[in-house]
Amino acid sequence: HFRRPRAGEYPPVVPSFLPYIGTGIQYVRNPSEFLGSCLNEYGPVFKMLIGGRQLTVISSPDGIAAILRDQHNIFKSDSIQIELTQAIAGLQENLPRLQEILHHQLAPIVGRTFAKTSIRKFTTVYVERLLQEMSMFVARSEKGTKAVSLMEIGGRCRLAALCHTLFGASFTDDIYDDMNCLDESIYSRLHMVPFNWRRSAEARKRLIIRFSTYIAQAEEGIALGDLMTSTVDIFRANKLGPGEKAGVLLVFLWGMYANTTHMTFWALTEILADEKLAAQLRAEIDDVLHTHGDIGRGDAPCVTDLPALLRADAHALDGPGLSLLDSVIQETIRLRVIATPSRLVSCDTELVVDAGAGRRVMVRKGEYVMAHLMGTHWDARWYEQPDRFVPDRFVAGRYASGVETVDGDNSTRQKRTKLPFFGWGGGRDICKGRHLAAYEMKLLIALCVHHLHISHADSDKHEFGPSLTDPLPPRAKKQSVGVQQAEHDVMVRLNLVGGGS
Ligand code: HEM
Repeated sequence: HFRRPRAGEYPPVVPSFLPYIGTGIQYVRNPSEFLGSCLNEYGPVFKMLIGGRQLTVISSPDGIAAILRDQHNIFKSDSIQIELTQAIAGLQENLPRLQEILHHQLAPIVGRTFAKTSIRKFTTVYVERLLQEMSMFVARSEKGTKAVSLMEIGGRCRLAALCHTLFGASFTDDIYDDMNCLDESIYSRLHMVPFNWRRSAEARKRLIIRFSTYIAQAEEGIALGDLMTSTVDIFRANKLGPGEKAGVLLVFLWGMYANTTHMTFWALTEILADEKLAAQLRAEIDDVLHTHGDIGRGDAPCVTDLPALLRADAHALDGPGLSLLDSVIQETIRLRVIATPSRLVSCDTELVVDAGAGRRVMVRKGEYVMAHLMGTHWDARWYEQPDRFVPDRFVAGRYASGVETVDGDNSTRQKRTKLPFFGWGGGRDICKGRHLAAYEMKLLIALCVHHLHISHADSDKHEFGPSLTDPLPPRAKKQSVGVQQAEHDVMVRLNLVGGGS
């Protein structure tokens, strides 16, 4: 991707009149819109100054791949993510070291724990607990008489199941409200936007206290799973203080919680708005149930039980029969990922912007490159009607040359693809939780579509279908981190299909 610099190849620069701050104010107000309007005006490569950083923003597939799949270790990620760690954990000192621990010691363990070949150890316990949590949630919602938050169905049940599986049976605390409250404040904290910080500061304080107590118990020898045993070993080896350990654990759990929760919410709102899609997904899941057992075979009524199947095999939905559901997940990620992986350039380098056209750009040591994923995911050259949710967009065969898989790809080989997809990042720093995230999304969507009866609380109809009063999906907030957040929640009514247990 790289060659020596030539004069006159520098990208257009977004004008700014403020020294140091540069275009920071426009960017922070609404990053996605600002980057989108710069892309329209200047093309797939442009440069801007933000808070003292010279950033080259790249929106083309070749350019993004060159940044993410850099094999020469030219683009370093550490320094930018420190700010996110600080925003979540609220720590002021020792941050570069804590970031180093998260990035170089914990992330690889997360990658190994949730690799395709080893994930079952986690998911077998997780699925059992998730089913329990969902049943309790439905019971609490008084069988459909009370409207409940769609965000909460995924968020609360998932978080409880994650905590149970990660931390063990002794961790019974319900930390959803605090986690959610902290999550809502992360953008403002990260970009120092004024906000009412008191509630989220108190929520964070409670989370830190709870995690400190948990880690102290863990160090005294309560039974731990593999992931927590390795985590506690890392804390010990690095001689971290109690607050630092709790802060790192909070960052870690937020990473597991936030993106997947928002993504699941978006997918469910799209399904809630489209009766036909809901029916197609139900039929797809029915077929999987039929192939796994006698239930519903022949003329017998289809009294399928997804929970029973999942209890028998936590990965029963992993087979090839759910191509529409897989596509819905990938399409949701395409549409809702707003991450802008940024890297510090460690030496003067020329990187490819468009291999076919021979276009390259020079980036200098000490500057930053930003992979503007939305620039590719929302580009009409690759995606027809890019701002629309097209449920079957990623169903194999829809495009002649095939598509990338939902797992992303860690390799640098040329792919036979017409749909460039970077929802999980790529290369060395590819999302280490992607298999778990895709698994959880699939599980939750399948359970909500097939096992639960969900209806929009604003709708008169007690089934999937659009509501006139409150359009679905809701609008996205202007300011979110990594994955779009919704401007407001969606209230739904909930019943178990057939009133089953
Ligand atoms: C739908 C949900 C998710 C999405 C869309 C997502 C997306 C991403 C993206 C785009 C990156 C790359 C960032 C960069 O290159 O700078 C990333 C990194 C990462 N993700 Fe995820 N993620 C999701 C869920 C998860 C979950 C559930 C976990 C934990 C189990 C996780 C753990 C990580 C880690 C540890 C990294 C850093 C990898 C490294 O630096 O080596 N993610 N994720």
